[in-house]
Amino acid sequence: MMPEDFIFRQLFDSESCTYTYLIADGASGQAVIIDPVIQKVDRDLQLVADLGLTLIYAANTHVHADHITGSGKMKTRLPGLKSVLSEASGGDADLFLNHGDVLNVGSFEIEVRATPGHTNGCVTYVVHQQRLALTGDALLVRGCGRTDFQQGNSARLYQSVHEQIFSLPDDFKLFPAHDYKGFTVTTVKEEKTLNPRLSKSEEEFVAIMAGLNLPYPKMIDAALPANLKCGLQNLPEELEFDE
Ligand SMILES: N[C@@H](CCC(=O)N[C@@H](CSS)C(=O)NCC(=O)O)C(=O)O
Ligand SMILES: [Fe+2]
Repeated sequence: MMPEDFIFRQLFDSESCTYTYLIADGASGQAVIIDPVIQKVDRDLQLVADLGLTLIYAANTHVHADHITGSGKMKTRLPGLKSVLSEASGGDADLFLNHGDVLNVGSFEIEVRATPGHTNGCVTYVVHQQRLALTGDALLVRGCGRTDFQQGNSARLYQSVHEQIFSLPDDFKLFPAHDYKGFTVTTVKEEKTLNPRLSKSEEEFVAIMAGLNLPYPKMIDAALPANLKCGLQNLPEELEFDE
């Protein structure tokens, strides 16, 4: 694939501080959206239409606890669109992923790497041809996902990041699923050296994570049951829609 055929858009939801990514092969028009937010479905599908793309996959990096996925709502708008989630996540999807699987979108490949620890089912999507990876909540810019719910496990997260993300070449760009500080992108080298949690030893990391004491996400009670059903069931009244 020629570089000019690669389309990449980073979209933001300021309510949940979630990044959604649209990745497409401009030559074939095939596209995948990763971690869409239900309140932003109109915006995202308008962009897909404006760019003349055909969305074939709506994928999530994990079952989110802080917002409801837009993948189910998108499926009701676009017949043929397939929802995608890791098998280990335990949620519903049309296509289940395992470590080492490859998603083909036009002429580019997205490698799936299991990166559990924030949740059991977290995956990182790697586009080797473009030297980038989408890390979900496993790795945030200068941070990482919390490990205090959804089968979170700090030692497991540390090993996932070191073995599956920090093993990528130093110049690979890393794009997270959330940012709370104004960052948009980082690199493997930056995070290996500057991440205040993950640049430490595993023992220090586990101690840091045990001391975070973060408040629970305000949407968690609604988000988890809805996201296990692809954002199509158990929706709070204000987010219900006609299927
Ligand atoms: N205040 C937010 C929730 C913030 C939060 O807990 N974020 C998660 C990612 S979403 S599961 C996280 O892992 N944060 C790590 C950190 O160090 O902040 C809300 O109420 O929604
Ligand atoms: Fe999360």
